[in-house]
Amino acid sequence: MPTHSMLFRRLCFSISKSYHKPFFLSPIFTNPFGDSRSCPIHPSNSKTQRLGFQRKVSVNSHSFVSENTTNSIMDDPKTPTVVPIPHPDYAGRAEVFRALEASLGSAFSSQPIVPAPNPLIIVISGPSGVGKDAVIKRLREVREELHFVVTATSRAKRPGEVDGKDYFFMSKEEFLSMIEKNELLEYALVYGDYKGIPKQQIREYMAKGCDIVLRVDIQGAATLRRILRNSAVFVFLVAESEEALVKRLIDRKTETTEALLMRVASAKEELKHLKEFDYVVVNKEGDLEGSVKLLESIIDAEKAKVQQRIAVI
Ligand SMILES: Nc1ncnc2c1ncn2[C@@H]1O[C@H](COP(=O)(O)OP(=O)(O)OP(=O)(O)O)[C@@H](O)[C@H]1O
Repeated sequence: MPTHSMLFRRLCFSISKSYHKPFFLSPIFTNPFGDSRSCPIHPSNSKTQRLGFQRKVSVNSHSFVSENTTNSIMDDPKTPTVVPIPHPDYAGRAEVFRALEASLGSAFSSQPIVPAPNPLIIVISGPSGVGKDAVIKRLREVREELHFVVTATSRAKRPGEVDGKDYFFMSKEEFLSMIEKNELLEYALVYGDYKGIPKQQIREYMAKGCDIVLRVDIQGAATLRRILRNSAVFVFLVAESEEALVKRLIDRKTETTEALLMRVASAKEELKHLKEFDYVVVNKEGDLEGSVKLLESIIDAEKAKVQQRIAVI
């Protein structure tokens, strides 16, 4: 098992050996293991030694003394030039930069160290009335670069709805033809009307490098999980309590009493699916902003992952 100081010696040796030229140590390049006696900057078989060019290096004292005992290697055209590295206190950044490049014998690349993150698919789901639309509406405002998938539906357009914005409206025959051609990522028959996610739209935006947001009900999320597995990120939106959820639905005043009862009953069942998701966001009463912030943090964290999700639609 090599000790730290042995490893440091090896590192110094390999640097000076691989570039076949004397290596001036910067005062900042000190032995991190505090072993000043053991760093063979100039191994005995090096060209410098053979030419009698000896440099006394005192790493810890930060003094660097060069002594040319015979002819300078600068005089030998075949010998690479010695590149002293000036200390940043006494030289400009560009000069130190160039000296470092020259000492290493290679240029520093300006290419990004890490490639751009993969486009992400974010599936947002949760019980009816929890605030999916409200959260997505706000997210759309703060994250314009995200693409929010427009669902295709066979239901008739309601007053005020815009084709291509609220939904892609189409006839039942057209929808069935899309199913036939396998053009939908997921679809469902909801109260006699079809609703589905067109694959082409996702492909198109992912090809542009966009992240994709899908809003689906719990059954839709379960289907997408089976299809996409871990290639997408699944976020479950919940209210802080059942009570808060029910009050929110009542206050929305969009449901008949029967529909309200049905939604409340299924919400209880739907909460059991929480464990199938990657993240949970508690959309607290009066704190829509906090929910959106957390959602943004989830997206940012996913984009920073070393092992990126790779979604193929
Ligand atoms: N954090 C919050 N605090 C207070 N009210 C909220 C909050 N989030 C959403 N709401 C309100 O709750 C109601 C239900 O929200 P929304 O319609 O977005 O739910 P949803 O999950 O999309 O429902 P559905 O699945 O039935 O379409 C709306 O009136 C909305 O304005």
